[in-house]
Amino acid sequence: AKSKFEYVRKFEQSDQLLPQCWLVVRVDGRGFHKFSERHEFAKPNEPRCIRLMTLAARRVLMEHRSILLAYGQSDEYSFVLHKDTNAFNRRASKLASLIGSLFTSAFVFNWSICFPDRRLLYPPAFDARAVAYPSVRTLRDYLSWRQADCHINNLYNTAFWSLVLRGGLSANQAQERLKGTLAADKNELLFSQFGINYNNEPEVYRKGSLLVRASLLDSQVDAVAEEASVGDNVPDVGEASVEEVSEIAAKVAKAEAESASTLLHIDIIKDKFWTENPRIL
Ligand SMILES: Nc1nc2c(ncn2[C@@H]2O[C@H](COP(=O)(O)OP(=O)(O)OP(=O)(O)O)[C@@H](O)[C@H]2O)c(=O)[nH]1
Ligand SMILES: [Mg+2]
Ligand SMILES: [Mg+2]
Repeated sequence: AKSKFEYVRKFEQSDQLLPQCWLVVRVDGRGFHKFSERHEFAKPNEPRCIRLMTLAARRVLMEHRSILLAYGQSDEYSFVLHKDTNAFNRRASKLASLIGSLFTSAFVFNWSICFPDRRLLYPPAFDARAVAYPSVRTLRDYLSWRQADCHINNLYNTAFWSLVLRGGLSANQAQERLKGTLAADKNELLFSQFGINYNNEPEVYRKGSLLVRASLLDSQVDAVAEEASVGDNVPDVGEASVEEVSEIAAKVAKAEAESASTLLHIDIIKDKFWTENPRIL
């Protein structure tokens, strides 16, 4: 009887991503403009949200070992998988939906750690897409594109919110003031009007966040101290015996070593980081 219906399987289309290409899954918060307003995020940058995004991304790296690195800024994170990975048969829908849903659930799961005094007002969602890049050059251009986006938006937002919050301008006036300005103009405006040297703004805001599998790093990097999130490698030991518990502990230690990721706020557009760490790509 079952076989009579099984032909419907043929309606499913293959969405296997091309072989020998670097795979990137990017998640992006749905309607985070509104989400940030409703949850009263600091402007232009909410450090607690950045921390939460990074906790969620670390959870994804822990779960999916074929991910080499992840780059995050604003309400997005990009996860890079090795070009030779066979994870989930390289199926785009599997990769995007698993990474997207794990990221989302980890974001919600860890909300109260990062926002202990702020209730989550409604369930957030993140879209996710999987894209194949055929060469190291195109992959690096992809990552450069996201970091350039971080830089441009952060410079604009820093200038915009300085004009509004400190300069007393309305949102419309601030927008008008910044219309047609170049990066150099915004730097100059920040310095002359607000005494802000943009280059001294925190790197986490200017450069975004890079999580790299620690075992792939060669250069001595200024890693940012890491924090654990709820449920990280914490097994349910229940009624386990002493032997069983120590066996579990050993497994956890091994899992932790393998999944360790290093958090960096650095330039990934220039060659320096990549040539100093040739084993990543
Ligand atoms: N105040 C504040 N807002 C933030 C922060 N991070 C992200 N946002 C908001 O999130 C938005 C993210 O941009 P987008 O992803 O392009 O826009 P979106 O509103 O999420 O819309 P879709 O992604 O198209 O669903 C920004 O425009 C900001 O409004 C933050 O740290 N502080
Ligand atoms: Mg968004
Ligand atoms: Mg976005």
